[in-house]
Amino acid sequence: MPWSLLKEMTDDFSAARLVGKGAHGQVYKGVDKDGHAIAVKMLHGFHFDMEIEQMISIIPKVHHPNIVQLIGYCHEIEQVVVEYEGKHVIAAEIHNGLCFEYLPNGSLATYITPDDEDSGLDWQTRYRIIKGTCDGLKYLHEGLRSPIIHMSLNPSHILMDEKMTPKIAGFGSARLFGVENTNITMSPLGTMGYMPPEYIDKQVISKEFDIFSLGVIILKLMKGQKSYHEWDFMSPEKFIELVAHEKWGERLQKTMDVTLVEGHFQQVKKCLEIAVRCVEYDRQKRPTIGEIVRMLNETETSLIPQIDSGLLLHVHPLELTFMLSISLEVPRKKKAASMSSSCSLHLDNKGNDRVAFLLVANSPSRYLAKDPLCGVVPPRCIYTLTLTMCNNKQQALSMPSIDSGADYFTLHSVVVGQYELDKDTISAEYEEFFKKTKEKAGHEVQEVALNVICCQQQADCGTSSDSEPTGPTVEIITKADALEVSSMDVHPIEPWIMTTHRAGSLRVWNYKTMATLKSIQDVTDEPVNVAKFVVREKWIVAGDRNGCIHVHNYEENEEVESFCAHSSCITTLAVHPTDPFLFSSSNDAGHLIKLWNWDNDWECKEFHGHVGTVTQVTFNPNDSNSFASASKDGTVKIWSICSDDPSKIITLKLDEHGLSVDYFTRNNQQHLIVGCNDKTAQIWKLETKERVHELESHTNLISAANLHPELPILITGSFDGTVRIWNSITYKLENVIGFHLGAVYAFGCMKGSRRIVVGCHQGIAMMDISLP
Ligand SMILES: Nc1ncnc2c1ncn2[C@@H]1O[C@H](COP(=O)(O)OP(=O)(O)OP(=O)(O)O)[C@@H](O)[C@H]1O
Repeated sequence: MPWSLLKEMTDDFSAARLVGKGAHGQVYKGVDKDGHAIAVKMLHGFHFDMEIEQMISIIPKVHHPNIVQLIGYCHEIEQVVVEYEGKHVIAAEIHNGLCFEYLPNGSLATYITPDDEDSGLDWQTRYRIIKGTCDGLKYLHEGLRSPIIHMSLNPSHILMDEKMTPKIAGFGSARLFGVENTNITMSPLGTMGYMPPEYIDKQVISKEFDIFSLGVIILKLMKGQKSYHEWDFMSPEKFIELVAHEKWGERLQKTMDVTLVEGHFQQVKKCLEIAVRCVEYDRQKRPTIGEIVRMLNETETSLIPQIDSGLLLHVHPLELTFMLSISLEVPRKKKAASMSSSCSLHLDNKGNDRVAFLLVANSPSRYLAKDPLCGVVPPRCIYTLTLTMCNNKQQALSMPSIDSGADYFTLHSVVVGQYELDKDTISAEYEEFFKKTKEKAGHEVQEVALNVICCQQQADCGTSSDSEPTGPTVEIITKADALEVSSMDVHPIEPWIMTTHRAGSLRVWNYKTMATLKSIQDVTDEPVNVAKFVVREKWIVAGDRNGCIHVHNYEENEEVESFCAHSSCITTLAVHPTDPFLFSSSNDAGHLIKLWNWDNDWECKEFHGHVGTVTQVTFNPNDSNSFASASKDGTVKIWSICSDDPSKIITLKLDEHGLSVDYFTRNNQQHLIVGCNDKTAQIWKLETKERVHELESHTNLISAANLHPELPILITGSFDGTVRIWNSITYKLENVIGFHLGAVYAFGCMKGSRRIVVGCHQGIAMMDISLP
């Protein structure tokens, strides 16, 4: 970045813009013409070599919501006239600077007080900080081809954004680790108090260095600066009991609902247990960051409030609030513009029976799905329905700001047997069933009226109950270019979603503003079937109906490459997480998987073995040399990228068409989830190559099955029009989400958030999923 630009953005490095000082330089807040803030760290003297080189070599490869993003750097030599021994001479002034995303809430060090008095951060915020820091560290240790050891984790290197999301900074001492896992250094690194004993004694560097530092940070965050090291003077059990009870027991009782205290108390204890294990003297006894994140995720699943009542379905909310006035066609800038005219309704079945429901609107024509909405809520499961009001401008304008009472839904519910209404949600069948059941004696059909409230402004909607959460936000997009999604990819850094559609179109759009950024014409003239982002190259790769691959640079807006890869429609594309490899497969008779090495002039390697269409290729997150492919030939195959030996290919026989596949870890063991055409998702344990479980509940084929990247849940999407959420540890079905947009074809998870995007027959839905 030019020095002149940084000067302009920081008001010539004015004192008012100074936000912090480190050993190597000062940090200023810079603001660009559009009002976006960045942090500019100007380095003293000749620190370029040391810190900038380190940053430039490591940080641009790192993209994670819990890692501070480097935006650019400046290295300029300016000729200035200075006075020297009474003469004017020309001298060189060196300007070295690093530019980062700006984090307005300072570093974690500010929030750690000596005694950690009661007025400090509440438990939920502390937990979010612990979890976010662990997620960031997991990415550094386990999410990259060459792991990064931070070497200087401490509270002043954890910065907070406006929502108190922690972001790891301070990579000046970080090390890239290759094959070896341990190293010895001669140069002093780290921060006193956060360095592990093996480093102090023998300068040993390993991932356990960071784990030790993490343990100290968690201890300080939970116990305060002054007495956190008490762990060293007593048994771990005693320390955990002492801190959990004395420090947190009463505090949790004072600050949260009684139904939530026990779950959070267990979470406090687990965090203390993790911290104490992290600071073990023997580094081999410390947990890995993967284990830590898994333990934390498990505490989140146990936070289920236990409430009871006699109703078949607990309905929330009892008033359906729709916000009108926004046209999704218009690019939207302001926050208020993110309102949509959809509303989520949660039907919670706390019992052990299947409960059928039928939701009837008194003015059906106002809603997207004109038929009554219906389905079956499985036992101990929540069904989330998305209701979408037609986004009709005239209608919105003719409405008063709050319109209550005139419009309502009636929810009918009844217990059904194992095999009753076990098909797709066909409303005519449900209407008939409810009619007959009402006539029969002894069958209780419960009815609840749900009023509709329409608002034009968020401020108008003050009528919903404050005691209940408002539920996840849902946006439904039903424009002509959002129909019949054939594939979907979510950009991991930018707020972009790319969809391809059955009509052969492609669209990249910003899901925050809804603006279309690219369409098919930017990439190719041919109809496409599937497309992916290659983030590190700033590319879009698209596979067309004729078997060609088109590579487009989305930043330069130019074609990079276009070549014929297969002889018929490309069915799947996959981008290797670290190597310059693109995988493709097609409908052609050979059913080959081809690997294209773009660093080697798109050299091709072929993988033979499938005898039916390959539907998906997925890389093993724990072994970048291995990948799995699902096929309509009834198998999933696991391949080694390097090996040509056919005997090394592992074949799992599904007995059904494999339509999608993903890896996940359960109890430290790798598994695969495979979406099949027989309405089930099969779970395979990799070590024993056994089918260990089947997720059964969908009423049509499973088109997509994935592990959520942030939560311990598995997600399945089906032609039955629903997405289902399963606990990845217990396999319990937690939530059914019905969008009523027809068959679900594809979905994507947004990294660093709980949002999912679902591509359906009649449009696209975006929603935040929450752990029940
Ligand atoms: N990206 C940022 N956004 C907002 N404030 C920041 C940012 N980076 C740093 N700061 C502020 O500046 C202070 C100093 O940051 P700096 O990176 O220089 O610290 P340091 O790592 O201790 O320094 P050094 O690496 O030079 O020893 C931080 O504690 C924080 O308050």
